[in-house]
Amino acid sequence: MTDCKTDRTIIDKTRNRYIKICGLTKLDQAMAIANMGANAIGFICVAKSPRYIDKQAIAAITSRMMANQTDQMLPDFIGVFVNASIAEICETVSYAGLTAVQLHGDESPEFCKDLRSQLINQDLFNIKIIKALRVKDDAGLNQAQLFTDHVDALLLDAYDPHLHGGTGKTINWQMLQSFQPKCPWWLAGGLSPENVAEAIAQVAADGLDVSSGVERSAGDKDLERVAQFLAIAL
Ligand SMILES: O=C(O)c1ccccc1N[C@@H]1O[C@H](COP(=O)(O)O)[C@@H](O)[C@H]1O
Repeated sequence: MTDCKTDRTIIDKTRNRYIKICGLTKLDQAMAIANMGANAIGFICVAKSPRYIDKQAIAAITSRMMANQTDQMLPDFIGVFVNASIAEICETVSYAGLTAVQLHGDESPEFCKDLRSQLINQDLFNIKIIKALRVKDDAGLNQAQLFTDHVDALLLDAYDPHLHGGTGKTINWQMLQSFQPKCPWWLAGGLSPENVAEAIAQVAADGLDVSSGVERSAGDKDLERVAQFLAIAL
């Protein structure tokens, strides 16, 4: 079990944008991406995903990174969950040394509030909560306001009728031009080295999250594409 009582900030205001590279499964790639300056690496804790990684394998990566790297180079370790129970999330956070959780299913604002209490009750302090919303229209955006008191950041992803995430689909960015929730928010969904400059030009997100746009196959990142993405986005 890893010590997860670290205090890394989810939004570093000294930097322009917070960048998360998601869907990591390999230690060497996680280390390389951290050294490139990514603020966070994400692990998909969703058994049905082709990018699934179990808590033992995550712990093997996070513990090696914590042992090897200076604090400055250490990214946030974010676990992505879809409709998992609070008990399962807390257990994975504790075991795998996660510093944040991304809720990518149908979790309610009350669930986020209860999760916060349970994390603290279990001495899992400073674990950030990010609520992902899959938006297709303005109604989806209005829903975002319900979460802002209970989360550290919102993440907007593209809607897909069959998949929860990692779809490579983009949101209609024009719809997001006046999106200004009361908490930080990150843009996700189909970002890539080819389109990230245009995304940045169109929306004022505090952070960016990319997965399939920088990989060779599910869970196997293309480090050249990651470097290209970071060179534009950071
Ligand atoms: O990547 C997955 O397989 C996944 C599965 C279940 C929930 C979320 C998932 N990924 C998240 O999807 C978005 C966007 O990914 P992409 O860049 O469009 O491929 C990202 O937040 C991932 O964390």
